Amino acid sequence: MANVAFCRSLKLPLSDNTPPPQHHRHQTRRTPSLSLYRCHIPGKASIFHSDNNARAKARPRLRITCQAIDLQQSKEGSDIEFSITAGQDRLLKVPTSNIRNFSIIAHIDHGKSTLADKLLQMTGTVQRREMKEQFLDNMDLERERGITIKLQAARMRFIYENKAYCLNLIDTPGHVDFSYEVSRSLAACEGALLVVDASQGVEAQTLANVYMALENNLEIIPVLNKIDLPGAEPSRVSQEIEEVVGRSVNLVRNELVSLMGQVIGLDCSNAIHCSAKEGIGIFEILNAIVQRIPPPLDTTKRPLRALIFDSYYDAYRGVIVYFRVVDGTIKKGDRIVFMASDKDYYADEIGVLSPNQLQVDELYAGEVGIGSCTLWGEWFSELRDALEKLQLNDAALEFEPETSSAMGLGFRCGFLGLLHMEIVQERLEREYNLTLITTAPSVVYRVNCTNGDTVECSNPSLLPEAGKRRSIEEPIVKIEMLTPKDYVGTLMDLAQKRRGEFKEMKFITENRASITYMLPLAEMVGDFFDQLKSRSKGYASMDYSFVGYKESELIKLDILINGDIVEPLATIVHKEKAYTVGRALTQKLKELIPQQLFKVPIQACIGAKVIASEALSAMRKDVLAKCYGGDITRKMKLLKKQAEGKKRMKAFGKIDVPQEAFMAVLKLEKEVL
Ligand SMILES: Nc1nc2c(ncn2[C@@H]2O[C@H](COP(=O)(O)OP(=O)(O)OP(=O)(O)O)[C@@H](O)[C@H]2O)c(=O)[nH]1
Repeated sequence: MANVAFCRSLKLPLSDNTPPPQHHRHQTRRTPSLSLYRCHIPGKASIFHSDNNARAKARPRLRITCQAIDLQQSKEGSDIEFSITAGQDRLLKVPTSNIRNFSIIAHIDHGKSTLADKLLQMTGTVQRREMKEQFLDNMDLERERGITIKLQAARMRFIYENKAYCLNLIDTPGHVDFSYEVSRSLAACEGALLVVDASQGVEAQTLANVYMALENNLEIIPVLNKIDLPGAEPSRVSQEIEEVVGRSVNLVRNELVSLMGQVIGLDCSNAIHCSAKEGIGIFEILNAIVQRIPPPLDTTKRPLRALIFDSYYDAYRGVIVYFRVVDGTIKKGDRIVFMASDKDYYADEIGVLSPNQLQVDELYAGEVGIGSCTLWGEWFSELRDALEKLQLNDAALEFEPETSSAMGLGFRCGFLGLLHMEIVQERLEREYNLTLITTAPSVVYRVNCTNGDTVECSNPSLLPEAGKRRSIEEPIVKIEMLTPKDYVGTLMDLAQKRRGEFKEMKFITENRASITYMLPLAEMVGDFFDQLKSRSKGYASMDYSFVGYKESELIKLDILINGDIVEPLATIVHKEKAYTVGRALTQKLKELIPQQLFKVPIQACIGAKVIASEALSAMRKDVLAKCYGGDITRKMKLLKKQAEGKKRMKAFGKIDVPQEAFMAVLKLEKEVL
């Protein structure tokens, strides 16, 4: 197989009598994702996409094994360039300097949607088998009439000089009736591709759209389309654009011209000649987008501001908005205010259009995305309503609203015990059709900060950083246990293990004792009562009262799953118990989290220090099953491929932490707590 060049994504068997071009070999070490490849198509070679199995069997062939490119237009003996992006790479975050937001503007039928299709194809955003003409025109009416009615957005990934760029494209309608769509989309961009039919030249909507783009201070890249047509005259049309656009804009902008003392026009000397239909000049357009359109300003640190440029109603998800984050960051679960209606909403979902909707956790300044929101009143009141109704029937239940950075909006509830908590959750889910997550019960700590402030902290995620806190005080209760004398020993052992401070023991009768301890409330809120009952075979009883706060050596124990901190699993524990709790918690989580296709590390950390670690082994498919005997190198190759796949999955994989895991801290071995 001397004439076969391989790389992980490119397989290039050539016809027997064609010598392999030397540069194929240079490609072999490239990573398949996020790479731009250039190769030469040898004479006689015909090109097939790997999706097309029947044709792919024919030799010679060029096979691309991941979604990427449009090769059909490439001619034998010509150079082609293509970028390869693996599916999930589309969601990788790039720095703001590598984001480009642009629109395509043109007169009707000058080829915007056809160009958008090609851009999606060339960047590997849409696979060939998913591709259909006018991909972004997804309304039936748009397809029937062959026109764009609604603006559409898509996020593409493009590799330029070995760096990944995120290109946000907004396709706009050309017809005059829908020009308000154009104005909205332009406000969300820094640049625009001005597509002009090279056979027809400047038309009314070309001018109207240019004005709008200039008003929005956009960088305009002129693109002369349809150069494949016999009547195409790109040079004449370039000149026409310069003259007509320059003249008209200056007429409209007299004031501006005199102010700036210069003529505003459009330089068409570097206009790109393209044929969207034939796929000519598409890479030049992509390169120009990166080179000529400025990136958005990096204002991630500022408070959130976003511009909504479109919206629609989804029967299942409610109102879906298209927006561009102008400043700050928007996260799923954020409370946001819509300035037009001055109403508060809860951000249910945040996503990107790639071009199908994909959910993400957050979007930063400069990014374009979609989101669905629920009116803060509606969402909040649904749970509140359910709790209020349940309270009618369960007077012991108490609740107050609370917000958590990790979980969003919720209620802090008071229960009688663990069983009561489970019952309330079950009832809310069954009777009111809600899906809820309950976190492990916690107490309110008092944190004395180095600047003299005292803050109350009910949630480990709200604990000030280690450097900012002087001391932590925890609530202490006086607990009185009444028990037959046979169980005195075991109950004292229980209290001792829960950091109890012995106060006194009295015999009320010959056989019955009363033991008093001072106990941190945090040690009692979990399963203390259950333990007391189980150790005394149900004979002991207890009562407690709050006595005050006491300084204690407490620290925050973080849990990392696959390298990410899972905020709701963080706990505040006593320093002496941190190692035991950390070890037990990681072991418990290992039992509770379902196996993934890749290895998942579960770690307990204090600050940056890992104090306990477990690993959830990967589910393994027997990739050697189909190998009957054969060379060992074949098996090694399959195993290596599997290991690489798992490594990739580990980098992108998201793990769903089941509800039981959030309660894991309560279910640790009784010796630990
Ligand atoms: N020959 C040739 N035809 C093209 C080219 N680009 C687009 N077309 C054709 O021009 C027609 C209009 O193309 P569209 O992409 O729908 O034009 P549009 O600007 O998006 O139209 P609206 O969305 O309605 O404004 C279609 O029939 C395309 O096949 C090209 O480069 N060469």
